[in-house]
Order: sequence, then structure tokens, then C-alpha cells
Amino acid sequence: KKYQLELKFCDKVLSELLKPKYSHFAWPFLQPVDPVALNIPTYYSVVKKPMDFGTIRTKLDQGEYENAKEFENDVKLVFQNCYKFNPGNDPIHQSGKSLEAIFDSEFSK
Ligand SMILES: Cc1ccc(Nc2c(-c3ccc(O)cc3)nc3c(C)cccn23)cc1
Repeated sequence: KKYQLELKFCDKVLSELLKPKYSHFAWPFLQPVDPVALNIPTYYSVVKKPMDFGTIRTKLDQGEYENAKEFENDVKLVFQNCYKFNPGNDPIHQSGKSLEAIFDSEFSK
């Protein structure tokens, strides 16, 4: 029961991040990266632990996070994977930075 309140906060932050007003930043991260569709065959050799906000939403709804830390770790994984694979000047990299700033601001409220 102890972590219920924490996870309710995580749900609130995730819902905010997935709102249409942020979709111009969030769109590359809403679903698992499809290396075939994107023609990036090296993806799974570069990114050991793929993660995306659709998967995070499912894990949260299925009660797969024990606490806020586990949720935060998956969110940070989305961004770390993005920075590993998308060069600094790439629009996808910039979108990740913008969305991460929004996450950090919401998650520290
Ligand atoms: C050749 C090339 C270079 C970069 C990309 N990045 C990229 C990514 C991506 C997101 C997260 C991530 O951890 C890695 C990649 N998602 C996309 C999408 C949805 C459309 C176009 C480009 N996209 C795609 C192809």
C-alpha cells in the first residue's frame, strides 16, 4: 500500500507528458523504436534496453512498477537510448531534450 500514492503521482506525470500539447516533442517516443521501419539495423546492438512511453503506460497500468524510482528509471532509459542513437544536432535528439526538461519539471513538483 505504501507506494500507491507515489505511483498515482507517476500516472499524473505520465498523463501530462502524453498530452497533445507535447506531441510535437513526444511523437518519436510514444511507441517502441522499429529498427526495420526506420532502417536502423544497428539499433539493438547499440541500445541494450529499448523503452518507450507506450510500454511505460502499459507497465504502470498493469502494476509492474513497485515504486516511483522504477518508473523514473524507465523514463530516463527512453531519453538515454535517444541520446545514444540520435546525434546532438538531430531533431529527435532535441525533442528528447525538450521532453526530458518537461518530465524533470513535472516529476519534481
Ligand atoms: C537513420 C535514422 C536516424 C535516427 C532515427 N531516429 C528516430 C527515432 C528514434 C527514437 C528513439 C531512439 O532511441 C532511437 C531512434 N525515431 C524516429 C522516428 C519515429 C522517425 C524518424 C526517425 N526516428 C531514425 C533513423
